[in-house]
Amino acid sequence: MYERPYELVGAADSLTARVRARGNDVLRNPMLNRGTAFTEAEREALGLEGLLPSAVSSMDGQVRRTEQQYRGQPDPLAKHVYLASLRDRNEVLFYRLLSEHLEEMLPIVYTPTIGDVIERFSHDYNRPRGVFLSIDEPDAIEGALRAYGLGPDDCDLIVATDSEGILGIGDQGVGGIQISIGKLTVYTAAGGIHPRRVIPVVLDVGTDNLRLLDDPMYLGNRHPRVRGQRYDDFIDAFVTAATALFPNALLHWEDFGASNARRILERYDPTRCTFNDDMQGTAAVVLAAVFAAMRATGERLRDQRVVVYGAGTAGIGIADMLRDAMVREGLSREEATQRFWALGSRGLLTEERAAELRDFQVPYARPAGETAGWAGANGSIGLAEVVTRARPTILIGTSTQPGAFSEPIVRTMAASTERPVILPLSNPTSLCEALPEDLVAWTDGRALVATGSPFPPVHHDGTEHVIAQANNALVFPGLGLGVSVVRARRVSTGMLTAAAAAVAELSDAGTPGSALLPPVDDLRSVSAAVGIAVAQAAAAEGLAQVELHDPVRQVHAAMWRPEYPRIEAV
Ligand SMILES: NC(=O)C1=CN([C@@H]2O[C@H](COP(=O)(O)OP(=O)(O)OC[C@H]3O[C@@H](n4cnc5c(N)ncnc54)[C@H](O)[C@@H]3O)[C@@H](O)[C@H]2O)C=CC1
Ligand SMILES: CC(=O)C(=O)O
Ligand SMILES: [Mg+2]
Repeated sequence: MYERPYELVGAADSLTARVRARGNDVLRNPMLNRGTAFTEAEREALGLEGLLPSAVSSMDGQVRRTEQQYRGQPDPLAKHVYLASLRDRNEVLFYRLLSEHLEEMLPIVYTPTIGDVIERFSHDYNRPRGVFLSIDEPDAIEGALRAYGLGPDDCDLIVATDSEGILGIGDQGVGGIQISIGKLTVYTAAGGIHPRRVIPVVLDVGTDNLRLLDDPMYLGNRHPRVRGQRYDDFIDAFVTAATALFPNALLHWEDFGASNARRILERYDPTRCTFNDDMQGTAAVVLAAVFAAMRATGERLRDQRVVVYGAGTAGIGIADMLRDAMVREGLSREEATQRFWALGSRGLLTEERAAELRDFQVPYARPAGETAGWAGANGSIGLAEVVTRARPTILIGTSTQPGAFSEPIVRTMAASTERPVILPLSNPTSLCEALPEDLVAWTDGRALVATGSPFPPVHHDGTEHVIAQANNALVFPGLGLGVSVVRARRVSTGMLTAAAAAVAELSDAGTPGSALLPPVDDLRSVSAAVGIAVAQAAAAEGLAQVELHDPVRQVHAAMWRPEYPRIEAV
């Protein structure tokens, strides 16, 4: 029978590794290996004598050495490769280095650098990580998930993508495995989910990206995307196998195309513990930013006029959640819906265009007749016209169109709103709808700005404006943590709203120039707060399968910290 080289026992905050492996088998296992930090006693017990230089390092010493090696890398891609190979050698040290430098290194393991890593996947490929499921071999799904080596109680989280809408860079085929890996890295660094209790998955259904199909190095299925019944059956086979093998795992969907994202969520959400990060995680973060903006301006959400530029997965997910919050503030659903203007690639969504809209866009179509005379020469109603006519107080960008929030548009918005809330959320950085420094300058420092990828602070007229990163990374790690602590049966709207409220409470948007959201540096404490709020909401709704008697203690005790476990040679 296959014998695991080690077992981890005990609570997440006080683990012991029972190690069966010896010698090089220890050093080659990234979860066991601690390189020069093995003590003399451990070297003797594990048969490592002579396999390491004689000096014994502390973990701090190792962090200083790797930090130096990291900073010696010439560019973000090389830094990413350095960190990935460190993780392949010594996973605990990788997470320790990352946690100590989260603000500096998150852009390297996550957006924006992860976008380049995904695009270059087949060329830079060196070793596998995660599970690759092929639509051409649906019968292999269960075996592949089993082969990953986790037992039924060993998995808290699965992140799966079909890569059709990776960040804002579109269809990336098999390279999308790296977004699943990137998201899970953030779950561990921020949410304390143990790195061995997660599975990154790519659902390789083919690709419509001609650059990949024509590339001799491409490593994925070399055919167009399969759609229709075969696609649905494949997703269903995956969900069925994943649920049967890992009944406690939260199933996180990432970066699906707009036509599948919502459909898949609606199909499985009623019965499984699942959520779509782009729709729901993003919406919760935006709700938190908007709550913080309302605190700064002293206004109510129900009185805002919201333009959503980019009516896709993220954009309509955001509109839905803001609309629900307006309803909680007393508006009827119809009144709340009327406070939104949403635009897709062919302009404003209107009832006149109902036949060409996607089903999830239809509720936001502006009433027939209302927009007579708004259309430009090409027949569609563009952002400039909508901003002039609707006089929004909140402008959200999820369009992947860099520069779309142009100077005239922003100046028009700022002419009728004292504190315009402007959130260009598209990732990676190169696709952001506007640069924060321009937004602050064009509004003479009045705009409240948050972006999807990180930006440095902006100095204007003696005030430093800290630009919050409105990224779903402020929500999903804590959501996963809260769900795993109480083994929630489902992810409810109440749990997502609780997550947004927890994030909003941690921002200090009151003082001039301060950020709308807590800083990335604090991602771990933000995730703990979100985890507590989510666990409490799950318990209150009767969705918890583990009793929550001391939420703060239970959540903190569940968070893994990157420390070497005690070793017991067996
Ligand atoms: N900050 C964050 O946490 C998040 C940011 N995003 C970003 O939002 C962007 C969109 O992502 P998804 O919603 O998943 O993609 P999607 O493909 O579902 O939606 C994009 C939408 O933009 C629209 N669009 C394209 N060109 C346009 C134009 N010229 N004018 C108006 N609308 C246009 C498309 O019609 C589509 O409806 C990406 O850049 C992504 O990185 C997505 C999720 C989270
Ligand atoms: C952050 C994220 O999920 C996206 O840009 O798609
Ligand atoms: Mg995404």
